[in-house]
Amino acid sequence: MDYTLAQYHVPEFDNLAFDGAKQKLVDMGYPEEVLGFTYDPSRWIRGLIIDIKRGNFLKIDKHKYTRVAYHGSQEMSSEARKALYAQTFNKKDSFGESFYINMDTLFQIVDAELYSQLIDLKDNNEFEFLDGKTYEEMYRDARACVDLCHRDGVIKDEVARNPAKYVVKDPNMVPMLKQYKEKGIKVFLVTNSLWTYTQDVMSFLVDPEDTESGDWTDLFDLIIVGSCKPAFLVDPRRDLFRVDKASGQLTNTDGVYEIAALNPNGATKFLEQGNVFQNGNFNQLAAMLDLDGKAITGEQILYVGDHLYSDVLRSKRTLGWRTALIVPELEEEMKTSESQKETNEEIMKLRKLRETISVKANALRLLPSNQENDEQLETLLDSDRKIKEALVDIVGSHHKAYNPIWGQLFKAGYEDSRFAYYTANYACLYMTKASNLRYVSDQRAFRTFSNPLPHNSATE
Ligand SMILES: Nc1nc2c(ncn2[C@@H]2O[C@H](COP(=O)(O)O)[C@@H](O)[C@H]2O)c(=O)[nH]1
Ligand SMILES: [Mg+2]
Repeated sequence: MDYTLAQYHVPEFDNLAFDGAKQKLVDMGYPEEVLGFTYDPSRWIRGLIIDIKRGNFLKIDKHKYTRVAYHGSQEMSSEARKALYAQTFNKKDSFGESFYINMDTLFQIVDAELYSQLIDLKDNNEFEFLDGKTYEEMYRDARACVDLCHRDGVIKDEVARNPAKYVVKDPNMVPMLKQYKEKGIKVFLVTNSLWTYTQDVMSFLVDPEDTESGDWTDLFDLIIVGSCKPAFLVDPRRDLFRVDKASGQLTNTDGVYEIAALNPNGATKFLEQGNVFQNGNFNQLAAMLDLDGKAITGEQILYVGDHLYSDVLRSKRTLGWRTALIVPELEEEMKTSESQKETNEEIMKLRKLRETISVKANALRLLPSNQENDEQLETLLDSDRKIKEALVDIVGSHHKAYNPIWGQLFKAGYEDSRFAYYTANYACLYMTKASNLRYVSDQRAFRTFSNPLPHNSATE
């Protein structure tokens, strides 16, 4: 649901966690100065890696090469960046260690902003309390405080009081859901939010007149709240509880066994007793979707989510589900790409020119050295140096047009970014909002067109 069906107004929504966490940090003993931090989400993009051991933020490409690195809010020199993160065969960090945190969801922008300002506060001041903290401990404290804001009502009570201030109403969402339901396609909601919050947000997004009964839950065949993804997608032992919609009370179920015992039409009978559940796992979901007594295979499920790891990578890799990733950032990214079209063409032209020079210089180097060849080679290398210098400026301003610090979401240097790599590998589709599916009939086929490899350009 969150950041998939429900988009949030930023910075209003993020400020709830940011301000709440600041207060909690001060309550833990952090300096009062923390309360003066202000939230600036424009400094962050998804897909970064946080090195919490050293207080560094990294943008890596698909080969795990670190292209941009910041310590707190300070850019690291290329020497420092390369010394820590450049590839050294067999010594390169894999970024799999526990002190590397992947920023795979928009919720983590708050963590990054808070942690970055804490690093600056520690580095630029002499606070005894902060001197006694490592960068890793500070990250863990900030994380714990943000986490608590998601659980103790700091965020959710406020959203419940004033949903219009925090949740974006999307006029296409209900028609999109109805379109599939009317076609006989089973529509399910699996969210990590608990029932009360799901109810608060969904009943704001769906007007009572949108459904015959006035109840938003009718838009779904089944709803699973408090699902604890990614565990829901990998752990088959998690029990399923039925949620009473009026009271929120939970009752035990026997899940797949109960459905089997109720057969024939076990799933239908099971859902007739109530279609809202908590916890559970992928097997129980498949059993409940099995409404016509036919086994459901992974590729018959299209799962739409916003969390690069928990929603998309895990469901694709573990269960072979079809996946769609929601990337709201794509809207701005595409607008910038449009306005940067000419700059991009200029960059490509200059890069091709450098390649042509390389080919010619290579041919000259293979010839016997004499004055004429050497002079030609020197002229070529001189042009190459000038083009390289021009490229540094153009590429720099191109990068900043997207995000002044991190550049494009989908690119790191000339390579695909880590974010692009995971999107391309694990998302069958990606889109700015889930409601874009309103324009996609259930019969629409999406085809892949292969990415060219270097040898393909030789035959083009
Ligand atoms: N306890 C925490 N909950 C968190 C945190 N970040 C997000 N969330 C909550 O997860 C769900 C997202 O649900 P889904 O619909 O996207 O599956 C939502 O309720 C968030 O508040 C966190 O750091 N700690
Ligand atoms: Mg989500």
